[in-house]
Amino acid sequence: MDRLVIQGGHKLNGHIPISGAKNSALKLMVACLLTDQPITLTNMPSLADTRFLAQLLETLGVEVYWPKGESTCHLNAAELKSTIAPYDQVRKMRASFNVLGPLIARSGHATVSLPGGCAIGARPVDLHLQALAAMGADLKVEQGYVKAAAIHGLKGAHINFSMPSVGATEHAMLTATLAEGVTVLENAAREPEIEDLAVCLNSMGADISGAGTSVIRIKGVESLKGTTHPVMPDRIEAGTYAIAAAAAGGDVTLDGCPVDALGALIAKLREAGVTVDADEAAHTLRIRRNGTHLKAVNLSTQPHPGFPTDLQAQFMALMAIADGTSVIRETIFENRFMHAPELSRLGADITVRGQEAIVKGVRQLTAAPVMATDLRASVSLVIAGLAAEGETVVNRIYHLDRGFERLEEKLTACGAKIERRSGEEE
Ligand SMILES: CC(=O)N[C@H]1[C@@H](OP(=O)(O)OP(=O)(O)OC[C@H]2O[C@@H](n3ccc(=O)[nH]c3=O)[C@H](O)[C@@H]2O)O[C@H](CO)[C@@H](O)[C@@H]1O
Ligand SMILES: C=C(OP(=O)(O)O)C(=O)O
Repeated sequence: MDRLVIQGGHKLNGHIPISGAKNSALKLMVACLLTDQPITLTNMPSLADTRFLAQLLETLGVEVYWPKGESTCHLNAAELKSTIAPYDQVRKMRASFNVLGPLIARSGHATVSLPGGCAIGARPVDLHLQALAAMGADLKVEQGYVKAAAIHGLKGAHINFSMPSVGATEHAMLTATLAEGVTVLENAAREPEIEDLAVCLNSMGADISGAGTSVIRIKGVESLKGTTHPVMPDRIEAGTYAIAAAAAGGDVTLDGCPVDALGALIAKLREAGVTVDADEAAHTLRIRRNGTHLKAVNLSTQPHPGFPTDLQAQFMALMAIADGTSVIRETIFENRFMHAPELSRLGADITVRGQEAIVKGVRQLTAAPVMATDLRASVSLVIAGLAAEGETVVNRIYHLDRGFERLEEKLTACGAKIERRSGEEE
């Protein structure tokens, strides 16, 4: 099993290019099921998750041409050969469940395993199923699979989500593009990846307005056509490197950065005493901290445009070395503090009380062996390791490979001492 070995205490200086967004790429890939014409996605991040979804699409009959090392992926769902998404290919990743609606829209029926993903809470799919049922799908959950059919076709519907869900909003939007009539999604999630998906679907001939706001209107069309679409840059990857630079100190510029999608993080970094120069037009974010102490700040995760839950673990690592006490509240997922005990191994002083973590900043973290538990938790340990004194070993980094493209290479180029090793855990 691979692990990362980090010699802490080196400042980061230089440029980091931001890759395409995992959470956008996955839903864009699913969109290929809605048309029998080829889709080309550029700026594709080559990650365990995107490669794994490509395999599921191949199982369904999609022709995938995406050579290793290339950032352009060609998907052609001219003919589907299966409408069954098996457990082994859905359990590892949340986004793969979103094939259900498009398969029903395309073939009239589908059988899809209930999904997995990061173990950060119960993560039910009731909102996904309610939306598909409202559009006329007949759904049964049996032996861990959702069996669905729409013998009279899918019909547009008025759907008022009880809470904003990124996955359910995207799933309903994908499905509604081919439903008969108009679908209105109220209390829709407003994450930038939803807008990216709508732009792609509209370029395929869909009629979607309001994506990025809490009311989305989709007028169903007869069929969709092929397109070429660039995956938006990854705001979570960018935010992670911004926090890493703040924690380790130095002067780092993120290139190709989705600055406008990072408002909540930028505000918190500035509040913490980090110098941030944001250039929306040039798509760059420069992060500087040389000698100045970090100040403790409180935060609460919120749906977009609030502070993203996917950056909470990383920000906790930063607050672990700030002056004062920070209260971090997680409001999206009920079990997303698994990094707290691991950060404590590095000398952080963190007490978790229900949905709150109370982080008392310490002067210096000290190296230790730690274990990655989920994707963003893993990278929070890397950030802490960069700031800690001595050699930190992060075990079980397969989680990291789900969401960070060339992490060691990007950090090493800025002066970090970080190396991947294979073999026994330490
Ligand atoms: C692949 C992908 O894009 N993953 C992201 C997506 O996950 P995902 O789409 O799974 O997250 P959601 O926005 O759906 O989840 C938000 C909340 O709604 C709840 N919920 C969701 C669906 C449902 O049917 N019923 C229900 O109760 C969830 O348990 C959670 O408490 O958005 C999350 C919130 O920004 C991010 O952390 C994930 O990185
Ligand atoms: C939680 C995440 O992914 P998933 O929804 O696939 O578990 C994530 O990207 O941080």
